[in-house]
Amino acid sequence: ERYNIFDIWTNLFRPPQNENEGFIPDYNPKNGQEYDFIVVGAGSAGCVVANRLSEVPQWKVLLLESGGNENYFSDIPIFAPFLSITPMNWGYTSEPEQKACRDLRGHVCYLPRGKVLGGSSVLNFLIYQRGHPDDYNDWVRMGNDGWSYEEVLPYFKKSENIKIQELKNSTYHGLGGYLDIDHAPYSSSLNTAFREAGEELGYEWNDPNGEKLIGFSKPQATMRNGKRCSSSKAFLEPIRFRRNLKVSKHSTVTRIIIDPFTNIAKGVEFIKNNKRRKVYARREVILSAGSIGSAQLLMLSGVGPKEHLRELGINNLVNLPVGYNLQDHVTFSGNAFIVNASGLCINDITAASPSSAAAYMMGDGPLTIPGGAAGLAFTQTEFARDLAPGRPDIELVMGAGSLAGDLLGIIRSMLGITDNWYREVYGSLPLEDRQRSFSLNPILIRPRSVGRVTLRSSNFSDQPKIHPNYFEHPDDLQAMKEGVRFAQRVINTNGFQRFGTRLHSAPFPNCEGFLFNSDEYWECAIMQTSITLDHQVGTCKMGPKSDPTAVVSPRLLVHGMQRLRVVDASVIPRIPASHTHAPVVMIAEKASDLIKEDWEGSI
Ligand SMILES: Cc1cc2nc3c(=O)[nH]c(=O)nc-3n(C[C@H](O)[C@H](O)[C@H](O)COP(=O)(O)OP(=O)(O)OC[C@H]3O[C@@H](n4cnc5c(N)ncnc54)[C@H](O)[C@@H]3O)c2cc1C
Repeated sequence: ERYNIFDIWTNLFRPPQNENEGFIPDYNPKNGQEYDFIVVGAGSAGCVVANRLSEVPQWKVLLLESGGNENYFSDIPIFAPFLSITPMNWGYTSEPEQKACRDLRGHVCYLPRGKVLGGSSVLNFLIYQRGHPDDYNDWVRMGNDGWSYEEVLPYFKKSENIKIQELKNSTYHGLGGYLDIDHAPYSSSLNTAFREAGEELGYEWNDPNGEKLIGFSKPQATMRNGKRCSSSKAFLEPIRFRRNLKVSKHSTVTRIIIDPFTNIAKGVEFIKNNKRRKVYARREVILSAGSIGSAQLLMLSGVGPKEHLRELGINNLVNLPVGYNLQDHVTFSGNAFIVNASGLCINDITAASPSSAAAYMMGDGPLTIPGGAAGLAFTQTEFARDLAPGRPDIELVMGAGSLAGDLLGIIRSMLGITDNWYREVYGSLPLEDRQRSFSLNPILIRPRSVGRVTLRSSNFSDQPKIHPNYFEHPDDLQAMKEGVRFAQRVINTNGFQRFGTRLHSAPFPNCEGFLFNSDEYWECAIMQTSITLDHQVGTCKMGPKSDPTAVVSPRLLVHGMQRLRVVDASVIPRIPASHTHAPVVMIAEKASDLIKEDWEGSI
């Protein structure tokens, strides 16, 4: 292991908070080296798997990650959107969509994914949500034995170290795990208004990871002392000197080495420092490269849809529906609500002020707001026809600021919103109002539309083609519109009207032909600017062998292959009504136990 100058430089500014933190040494695997397990990708899932497998001292584990270190800025919760315009993002974009992202730069959706130790848990907005118990019971109904809520709850709790005082005795939360969960220490009157609004509308102020999901709450976040607690900080840093775990950074895997006669995964080929190397696994190769990365690697290695691979000249070893079943959560975040008092909302000028920086040093202040999200609400609309009462189909995220307050253009860059669009919609708004604005963003958490990932070519460096197909199912657009109306009901409560809260009403470009605030207007606005919440899942779907749409078994082994597993967001068969980091960490915890069970006799 060695520290290079760049490592030392970035870590100079990120002093460890305790002995569990500290930067991870880089290992340089030699060509031809053998390990027991090779884990591809140090993201939300990969960090957990590498930690849990290397608990067995006899097992040699190699973790390969394409990106490098986190840094001081990636730890600052409110700066999350900023990270998507750095090299920590793989920088994927969708193919042009019919019903979404029509007004965004290049008419495509921006799909950030983490390329850094910690993966997308470093880019994400820190929100910790698990979804509804029946989301997991549905997985069992799809043939995935062992994944019921009752069976996965212990794995959510295993990784968790709940820091929220009133939840420490809750049967739904865990204490002493690697992953710190906390509220942001900062609140403003906006939080009070949100709570009051919920109560006025008949919703409970609740623990959304507890007994009931529907309700209003302050976001629970992957946070330690007001800073981001990524998967890497939580699961890798405390074990960075474990002798049987090697972490190789800046190592991009381009292919899985598979014996074409036996379909046994033998190892992987990767590039580091411009050199191509091969490393071998005595027991298993585990793909934790994420919903895009794992699907891409499988297909490039000959595991995927026969016809598609044949068109690209790739020898097909197993015909499997890799890349299908892409599901995601889309959100409508273009609206700004203006209040008549200062000190409630956060914009980029408040965030960049010396007083905010000083408060952050003490683990407090507005910079600790997770990705700018100050409140969450879950509700069920009339379009949730297939859902039992208590299962929401719309989530509302209250942003402490809004797109209108994005004076420096950082949020615009992340979302792909053009400067022209910003000028047309918010240009007429006085500067003071832009700074006194916040957002209420509805999220479609039970989407019916399904997309697909395909290869662009047989070359790893060509970005895969991603077709999310947002709003392809007509109910999705209707449910999202209900989300916009729900936000309006929240604003019309006394809680918010105390501050004279109003919706900014300049029409969105290309929707001026519709009467502002009519149903048709919102349908148009949603299709012009909706963006992803970056929850892509499902491209290597988990299901029994009898399911023709499944890629991996309920034990996460790739069907028709040997010694090859996928452990990440891609195995999720149906997206839960939840932000996806917590479910992925749970999957990785459970997968680690499945792997240990499978190799029990031969440790
Ligand atoms: C901007 C953003 C905001 C989000 N906000 C939230 C939120 O607030 N709450 C929440 O719960 N979820 C959120 N999510 C989603 C959540 O973070 C992801 O669902 C989760 O991190 C996915 O975990 P994963 O392990 O499947 O993939 P990732 O965490 O993306 O990990 C994959 C890893 O594999 C590496 N990799 C990929 N290909 C290769 C290769 N060929 N060779 C070597 N390494 C490779 C990547 O660099 C990456 O480190 C957000 C995501 C993003 C991008």
